[in-house]
Amino acid sequence: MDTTEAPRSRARAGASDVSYMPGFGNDFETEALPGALPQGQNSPQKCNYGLYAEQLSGSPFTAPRGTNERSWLYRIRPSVRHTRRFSNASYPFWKSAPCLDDHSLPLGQLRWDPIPAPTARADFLAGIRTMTAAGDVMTQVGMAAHAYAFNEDMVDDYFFNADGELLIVPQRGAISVFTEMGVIEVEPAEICLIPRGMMFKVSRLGDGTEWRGYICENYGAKFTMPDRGPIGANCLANARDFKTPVAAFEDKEIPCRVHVKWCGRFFVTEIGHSPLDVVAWHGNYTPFKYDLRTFSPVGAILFDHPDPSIFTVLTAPSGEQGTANVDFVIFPPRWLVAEHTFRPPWYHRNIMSEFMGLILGQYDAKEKGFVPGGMSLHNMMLPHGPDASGFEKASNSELKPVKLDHTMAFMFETRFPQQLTKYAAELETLQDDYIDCWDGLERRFDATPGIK
Ligand SMILES: O=C(O)Cc1cc(O)ccc1O
Ligand SMILES: [Fe+2]
Repeated sequence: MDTTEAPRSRARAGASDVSYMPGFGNDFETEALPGALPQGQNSPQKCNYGLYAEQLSGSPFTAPRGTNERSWLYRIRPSVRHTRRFSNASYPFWKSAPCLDDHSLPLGQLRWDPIPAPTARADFLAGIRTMTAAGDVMTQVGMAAHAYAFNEDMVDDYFFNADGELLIVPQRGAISVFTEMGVIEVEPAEICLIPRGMMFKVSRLGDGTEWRGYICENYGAKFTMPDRGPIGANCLANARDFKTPVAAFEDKEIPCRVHVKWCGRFFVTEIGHSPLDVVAWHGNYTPFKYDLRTFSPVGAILFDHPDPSIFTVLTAPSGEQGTANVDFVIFPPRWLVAEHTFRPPWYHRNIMSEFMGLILGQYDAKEKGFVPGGMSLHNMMLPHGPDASGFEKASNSELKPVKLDHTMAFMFETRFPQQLTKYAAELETLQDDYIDCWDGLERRFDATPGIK
């Protein structure tokens, strides 16, 4: 790839010269200049092109083979030249757990319309608004759910998050994420994952006035593909549909800023060049993208509504088996065919805490009120389920095969209670009347035998 200012203009023109390597957790190798990647060893006495060799570790050196992740980067300058003396910086709307924000909103099931568009110029970093945070960033446990809305490219500003990986879920507007390991273009209904510690910048693709979406910041063990158990070797998310970028770099010697989030605090440092200067790399600690439309759902083909865990795209384990630090679950287009069944989600209370967003269309349990770009929070043990009109419709509809089409909702589901930020609690788009959606669920009980 060209080494100067070109990536942004080329990406915005939509002429995708970005390319990817398929697979999940593979040991990849890629070089943007021929011969830049050392062969047969990681650390030659001198690297080709005068590059520096550097290891980026995503797991402890001694992690078991299945969870051991590291990559070797061959770059114009080592990373120690990309972080000069830090100054304190402030991103007051990006919060970390434990979130002890002072607000007076009582406990409850909550739903929001999309966050307002920025009123001034804001890049991706400035456009992040934390809605909830769970666990503790200091002990690498839990997560935060953010919404973002921005209208400006990061050009000479770069960022890395030492606090966790970022799962970015665009809802409006495609974005280009230029990482140390290459360029990823992501549109709504696709996601991308930026590993902990990896430098990147985000720019806009296409036309529009506002680019927005959601982010799950995972403080814990990395997202991985869930085991499929009795489903077997295929369906759900398939490894080949995860795409890792080929090497691409910037070679620019102008003032740039590197912003850092570290243990919940922000810092910035000024440097004289781009930190995205990796000419070649190999390894298995990588960013990737995934198209949610390639998820092959498996569901009830005779009766009853299964648990939504069958729609898990990625799971970030906690130490306890089957108890995720956070699951990323989607509700994709699918056929509903179950016989003699109430087909939408059942009424339930859950030890896990559910943050939901809607990328497009409608969600079957809430046909009204949950709008694309909106969010809902059903926290630990708080009852929820279909609204009154959804219940009525699903209880009386003819049970022929029905395709739920043009829809894509998702959930960040964590074992930890999600604490609201002051921003989320006081947000003007909070729906005061959300709880009323269940008001019409009247007593239907009749002690005489028979189905009513
Ligand atoms: O609450 C929700 O809408 C998410 C959800 C969906 C489902 O099909 C089953 C359980 C569940 O929490
Ligand atoms: Fe739920």
